[in-house]
Amino acid sequence: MSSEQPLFMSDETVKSLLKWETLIPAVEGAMRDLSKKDVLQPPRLILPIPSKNGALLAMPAFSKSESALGCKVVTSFQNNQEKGLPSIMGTILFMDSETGKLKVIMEGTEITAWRTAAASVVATKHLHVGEKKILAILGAGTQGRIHALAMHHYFQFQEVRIWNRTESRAKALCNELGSWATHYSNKERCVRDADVIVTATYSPTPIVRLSWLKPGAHINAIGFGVKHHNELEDEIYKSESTVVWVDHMEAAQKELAELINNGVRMRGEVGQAMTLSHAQTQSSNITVFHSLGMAVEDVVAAKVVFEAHKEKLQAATRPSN
Ligand SMILES: NC(=O)C1=CN([C@@H]2O[C@H](COP(=O)(O)OP(=O)(O)OC[C@H]3O[C@@H](n4cnc5c(N)ncnc54)[C@H](O)[C@@H]3O)[C@@H](O)[C@H]2O)C=CC1
Ligand SMILES: O=C([O-])C1=[NH+]CCC1
Repeated sequence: MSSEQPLFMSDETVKSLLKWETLIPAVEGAMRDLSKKDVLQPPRLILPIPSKNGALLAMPAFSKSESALGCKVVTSFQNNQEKGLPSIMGTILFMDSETGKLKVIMEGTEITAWRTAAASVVATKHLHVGEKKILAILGAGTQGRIHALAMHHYFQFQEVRIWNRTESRAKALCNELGSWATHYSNKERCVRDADVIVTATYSPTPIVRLSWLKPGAHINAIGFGVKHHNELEDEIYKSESTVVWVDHMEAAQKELAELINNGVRMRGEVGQAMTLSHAQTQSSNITVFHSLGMAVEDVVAAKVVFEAHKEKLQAATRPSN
């Protein structure tokens, strides 16, 4: 019987091993595999904790092609900011997919941030047809920050605009990012003319209006507050020119049930969109990627990190000649 102990990887270590160059293709593969039914992933279990303004989510997945098996447990506590803690904190259990034996206990707060932004990059790549000059980000928290980095890295936007409810946080983020990011004090001005928009807040009421959107704009809607669809006004969903995509249809039927019951049609999964050529999408359509977040993204990201860790160890023990 193997007595090997599971490895523990802290967020600091995980962060040092995460790279967009390896993560984005891994997340793209996971989204494609899910839509090809090559992934086992039940809708996640969500335990709301209303008295704490929080929730706990249990998210298992198995990717056949990657032989990656694991489960993330993640919490979302909206009041953590005032306590100096991240709002979203996760832990990933990564198992041997042949035996089920636990191999790694990985802190999953960094992975959650990075893989969510990577999924938005993938969605933007496959759903947005036009040029990518102006990016508008609403929300300057963990997700706002990581989306700015991922999107700027991948698409090299000419202009990155950031708005936050508390203006000083948007300013501070732009100061950290450098001259390529500009803070906006008015969210309408931030969104108008933007080619791509990211909403990453806990706002319980709409922060984007249809009349602000230019034809062909693409929105990555990330926020998961009381519901998964607070951030966009109803008119955006009701408009005939809007096409809504999700990461996982089965999960959307549960988590976006209110929208679906109100007649909003989910066009499909981003993984399905990958097989459509852009010619099949009207360039004047507004596209929305409703990002729920998927366990398979976490599990393949954990595999990427674990492989990078093993490679680093091997390189350190390789004799130099
Ligand atoms: N789709 C996915 O896979 C994931 C979604 N999320 C969601 O993304 C959102 C942002 O998460 P983090 O950046 O980690 O949180 P954070 O706490 O770091 O940032 C939250 C942001 O929301 C803003 N905010 C809070 N209440 C607001 C209101 N009433 N109106 C306008 N802005 C408001 C804050 O100013 C802050 O900028 C959350 O809703 C979270 O649940 C987070 C991780 C994964
Ligand atoms: O997928 C995820 O990890 C989350 N989605 C919403 C909050 C955390």
